[in-house]
Amino acid sequence: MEKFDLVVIGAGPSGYAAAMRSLDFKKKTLLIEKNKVGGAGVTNGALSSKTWWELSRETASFRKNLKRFNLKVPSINYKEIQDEVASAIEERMGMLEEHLHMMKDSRYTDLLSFRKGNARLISAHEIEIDTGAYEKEIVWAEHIILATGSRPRYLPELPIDEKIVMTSEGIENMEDFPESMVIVGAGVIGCEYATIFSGFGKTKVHLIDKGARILPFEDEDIVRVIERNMENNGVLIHRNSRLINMEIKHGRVEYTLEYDDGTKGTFNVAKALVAVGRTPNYEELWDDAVNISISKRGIEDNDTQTNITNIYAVGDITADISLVNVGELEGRYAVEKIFGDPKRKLIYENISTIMFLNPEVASVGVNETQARERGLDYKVATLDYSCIPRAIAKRNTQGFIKMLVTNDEQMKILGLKIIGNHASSAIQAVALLISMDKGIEELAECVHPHPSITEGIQECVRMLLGKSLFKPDALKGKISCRTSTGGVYQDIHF
Ligand SMILES: Cc1cc2nc3c(=O)[nH]c(=O)nc-3n(C[C@H](O)[C@H](O)[C@H](O)COP(=O)(O)OP(=O)(O)OC[C@H]3O[C@@H](n4cnc5c(N)ncnc54)[C@H](O)[C@@H]3O)c2cc1C
Ligand SMILES: NC(=O)c1ccc[n+]([C@@H]2O[C@H](COP(=O)([O-])OP(=O)(O)OC[C@H]3O[C@@H](n4cnc5c(N)ncnc54)[C@H](O)[C@@H]3O)[C@@H](O)[C@H]2O)c1
Repeated sequence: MEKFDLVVIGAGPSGYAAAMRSLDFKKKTLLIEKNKVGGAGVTNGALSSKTWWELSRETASFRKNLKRFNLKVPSINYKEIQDEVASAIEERMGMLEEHLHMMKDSRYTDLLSFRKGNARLISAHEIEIDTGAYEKEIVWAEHIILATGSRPRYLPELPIDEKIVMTSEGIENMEDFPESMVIVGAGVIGCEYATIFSGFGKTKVHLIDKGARILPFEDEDIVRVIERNMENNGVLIHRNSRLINMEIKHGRVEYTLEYDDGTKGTFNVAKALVAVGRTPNYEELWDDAVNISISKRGIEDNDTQTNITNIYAVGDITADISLVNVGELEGRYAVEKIFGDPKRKLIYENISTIMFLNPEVASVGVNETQARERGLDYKVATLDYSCIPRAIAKRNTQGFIKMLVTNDEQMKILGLKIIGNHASSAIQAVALLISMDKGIEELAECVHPHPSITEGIQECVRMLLGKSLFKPDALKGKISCRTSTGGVYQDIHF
């Protein structure tokens, strides 16, 4: 039986990162993947959906500026767009696979092995691999990392066939733009696909929301902008509605909603997308004898370690945040914990996220909704994009920056939120400050490039320090600087 220092199960972003980090410690490592290298980080997930989003955004922007080119609305070629997405997937997956392959001819040749197959723990140190060959292979590992990710959560009452009623696994395989589509679940995936399909301008999108507004975890002022843009783009948002029936009839989807006031409505559309969360992949991953503790949300790990001391869990299979950057962070950290001596526990406070909507929303740290849930008092500065020269030059000043700091002398950064063009490229400096547990002075003194969106962040900081270029008293509605105590705002006067 072949022996390894570390066996990693799953070659999505978390497992791939873990295996590569293990080589830095010169450990004999085996990476096992049953399907596609890159996992949901590449296919039917992060990269593929972001390629659709980029292409949709390009299309929408081109359509908006047709006058500039003296053009009438041209037709749009679905197959060409779908092929472009396929090329992006192939490019990234090819790169990850080639990198693995090239390892064989490098100084890592004796350290890294890769197997294509379904892995299962038959004891705390033995892994059985089903490669499709007549006999299953069994290997021995000193340490094991589970990185088997997640899959879309199914609602058993819905007729999901991945052709007419789809999840994120099937949505990218359609033959053409559907004339209409209902999306069940107004969370991140649902809202991103609503943005993508409404942006191409070929699909009437319906979005079903249990509550009064989409993106229930997000701040109200952010959601207002996103909802307004969606509705201006023709999206029908069913608010306060409960899906009580969905059927496939004559190749189309018929669904019935019950609203909070007891009324009902029935609708007919070409396709449906179900995006109601994800489920961790752990079924049949270990024999009963192994007995890893798990809850419905996933493995409840202790700083990546499971209740079995030599077995670790990282990425979407765990019960915390499901993101590519978090999975990679956890994968690398687990290896450092196994073979090294990390100086501190994993922290999640400075995780940056982007929601690919119209416009994009970038965040780091806590938002106001979370701050209030935690009973925190804070200072908050907001600045409209119309005050930022780069946004004016872009000819699109829709958006704003919002910075939350502690309500004390130190003014440590609690969180930053930017909604608008270039939002994602502007938050990194703040993420670093949060992880260093720093106050805001550093940002006030830094010389930012001009014109850039980050100048808006600097202006927020200067507002909080009472030395801004624009004064909140004079530009009401565009900028503000307030305290929030017990959920009540009060303007700060210097
Ligand atoms: C539509 C969509 C859009 C997303 N967009 C973003 C985004 O913009 N930004 C972001 O940060 N995140 C995004 N995510 C989330 C992100 O894709 C996941 O958080 C990330 O892929 C998790 O990585 P992972 O390695 O833990 O799991 P996965 O990517 O799910 O990989 C797990 C791998 O393990 C393999 N596997 C499972 N069981 C076994 C077994 N028994 N034996 C061998 N192999 C096995 C699977 O085949 C898979 O390849 C998105 C997800 C979706 C679905
Ligand atoms: N840009 C990004 O970073 C990005 C993009 C896509 C996905 N992701 C990751 O993937 C994860 C999964 O995304 P998701 O959108 O599936 O989950 P989610 O948790 O963001 O949203 C699920 C939504 O479905 C709703 N819902 C649940 N049950 C329902 C029901 N029976 N009927 C109607 N609505 C129902 C919930 O209220 C919620 O709004 C995210 O949490 C995120 O971590 C990240």
